[in-house]
Amino acid sequence: MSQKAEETLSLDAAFAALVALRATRPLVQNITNYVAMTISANVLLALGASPAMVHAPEESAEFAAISNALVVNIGTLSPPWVEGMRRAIGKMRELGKPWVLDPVGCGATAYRTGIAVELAALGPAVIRGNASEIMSLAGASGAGGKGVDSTDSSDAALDAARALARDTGAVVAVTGETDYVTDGTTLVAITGGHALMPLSTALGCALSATVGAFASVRPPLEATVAAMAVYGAAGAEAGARLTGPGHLPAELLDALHGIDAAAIARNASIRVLAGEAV
Ligand SMILES: Nc1ncnc2c1ncn2[C@@H]1O[C@H](COP(=O)(O)OP(=O)(O)OP(=O)(O)O)[C@@H](O)[C@H]1O
Ligand SMILES: Cc1ncsc1CCO
Ligand SMILES: [Mg+2]
Repeated sequence: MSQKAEETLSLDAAFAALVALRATRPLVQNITNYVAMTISANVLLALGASPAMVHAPEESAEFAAISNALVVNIGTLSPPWVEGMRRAIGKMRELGKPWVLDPVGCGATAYRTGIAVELAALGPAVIRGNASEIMSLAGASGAGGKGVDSTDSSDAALDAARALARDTGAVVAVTGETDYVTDGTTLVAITGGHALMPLSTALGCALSATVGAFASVRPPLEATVAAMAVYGAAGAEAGARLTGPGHLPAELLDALHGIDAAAIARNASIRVLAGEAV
């Protein structure tokens, strides 16, 4: 591993990125789904960012002009929402600001898959999805989950993640028991989280929102690894206090709000696997 990767893709770097995020309180515009809106906004507030859910085509580009990052999530898409996405993305591209794509349910229907493919070609800084979504978006034959839920492990999606990163120029994050982040060359594995997380809806969507916040203070690869580590550590801390999924969102918000360098080090790990076989 290069000295630079060791420094920037580390738990210490993740905490430093969180400190920068809290200091700048970035304005993160979300065009996200009905299910994910409240938990995404609360996760961003607990982290120290400022969320806004603004999707109408009449105002999405104007709002993008004042946002520090944009998160586009196709979970409950429909034509007017997609037009709002296109306009906001166009403004972020024009102004050179980062935007994140969450291709929720890619593979489930032709409409959803077509829009995910269209948006992925518009230069997202980061694409974050579960294993089935990333495999489908990368064009793996027969790929697709069960609606918005993954039926594949993140390990099974590694080739697809690397191919998608190379095709789109985006950093790709594929989440699951282990989270993987790649720019097509470097591959990073992040552990943390809790087995109950897939049983509480939209926690992946809220992680994509978290990636957006970090992308406003760090370059895409570093930002995405930091987001996975901080969120994973908070998820592990929260999970340790649970007896079931019911209180997970509340515990996660409390853990994110109070998280510090020691809690990140206790509850998450980052391994850079650049060029290594996995
Ligand atoms: N088995 C697991 N063990 C530990 N953490 C997990 C596990 N499965 C998922 N996670 C964590 O849950 C979070 C959300 O990832 P997941 O892959 O479930 O997203 P998703 O399927 O897109 O979710 P949603 O569509 O409901 O928003 C990530 O932080 C991930 O690390
Ligand atoms: C359950 C669900 N359905 C559409 S979006 C969403 C949130 C999790 O992806
Ligand atoms: Mg999802």
